[in-house]
Amino acid sequence: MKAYLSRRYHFSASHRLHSEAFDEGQNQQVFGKCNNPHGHGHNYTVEVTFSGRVNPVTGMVCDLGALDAFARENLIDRFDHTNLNLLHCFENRVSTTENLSVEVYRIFAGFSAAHLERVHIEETSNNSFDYAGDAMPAEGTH
Ligand SMILES: Nc1nc2c(c(=O)[nH]1)N=C([C@H](O)[C@H](O)COP(=O)(O)OP(=O)(O)OP(=O)(O)O)CN2
Ligand SMILES: [Zn+2]
Repeated sequence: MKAYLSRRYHFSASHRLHSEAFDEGQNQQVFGKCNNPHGHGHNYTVEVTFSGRVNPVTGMVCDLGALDAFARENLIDRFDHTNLNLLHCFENRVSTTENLSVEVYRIFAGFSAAHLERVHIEETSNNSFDYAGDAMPAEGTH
């Protein structure tokens, strides 16, 4: 019997949408107000969803306490109250929430107690992003 477990975590961080591949004008044109040199912040909500068989003894897909401890060490302590642009994972990537979702997926894929189905991140009350670790379809097929 396969079941799904989702858990939400929250952290606050600043960022600036900026690409070294663009000049100042292109950055302004592509990222608009989000390219403001002083940056801005968000209260991010991260939701991770795992799947697995329900343990016949504990009745659990995985232990929430273990997941919370993993999230505290590998997500909250790493991202909360930081400037995302200064983190190693954004050295060569724009700090969009798509890229953040990919990084958070990579992190939680390391939580081996259950199968990671997807990562869902809410950046503002108007936008959210999902990443399920699927390989991109070959060019021209999507
Ligand atoms: N494809 C993406 N586009 C944008 C992203 C992103 O991660 N991926 N991020 C931003 C900015 O971070 C911006 O701060 C949030 O976008 P914006 O739509 O301007 O903000 P909201 O209207 O949702 O909320 P407010 O805080 O009220 O402006 C932009 N684009
Ligand atoms: Zn932003």
